[in-house]
Amino acid sequence: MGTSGKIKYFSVVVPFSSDGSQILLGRKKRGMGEGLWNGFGGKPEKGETMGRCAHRELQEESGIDATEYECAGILYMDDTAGPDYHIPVYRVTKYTGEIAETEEMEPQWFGASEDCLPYDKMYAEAKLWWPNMLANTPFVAKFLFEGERVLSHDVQSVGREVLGEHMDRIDEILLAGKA
Ligand SMILES: Nc1[nH]c(=O)nc2c1ncn2[C@H]1C[C@H](O)[C@@H](COP(=O)(O)OP(=O)(O)OP(=O)(O)O)O1
Repeated sequence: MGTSGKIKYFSVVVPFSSDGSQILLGRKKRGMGEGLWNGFGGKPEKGETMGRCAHRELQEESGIDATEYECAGILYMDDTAGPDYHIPVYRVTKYTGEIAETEEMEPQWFGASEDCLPYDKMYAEAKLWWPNMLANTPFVAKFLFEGERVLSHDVQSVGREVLGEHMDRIDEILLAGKA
């Protein structure tokens, strides 16, 4: 854990097209990560599980309603100075509604393959976990940062059961109001 001792929780949510050949990303229009392409997402509200947070944030930022989605992996980001981030990443395989640009995000479909992703305009560590995301291999990724620089990383492919245990721990913290 970084020296600040604070952990911040966020969701990141990535819709896939029905044949799995495309992914929907958003270009952040304001605030944290402005100008970068990423999944949709944000902070959980009081009393909300991560799954509910993922569903709500996707709706607020892209206009669509996820009807089938699951956790695909978790990003544990430790910063040597600032707060740490614990970020579950969700894969949406079915949704209803129309995709819309919002105040927060400009949405765009990209091919679901490594050479189609705009890595040069994504978070620095994106290229380290997206291969797992694209291969639908659950993962637990740990990164040590110094500001924006990745000092070290460890991306492990894990079973769904292990990922579920990580998610249960996070939901327990959120529901206990300890986040
Ligand atoms: N290093 C990182 N790598 C990554 O892949 N996603 C990151 C990241 N750091 C932050 N994010 C994501 C998590 C979340 O989806 C988004 C930041 O969320 P927002 O600023 O949209 O939060 P909120 O919508 O809760 O905030 P407000 O609406 O400003 O209250 O950026």
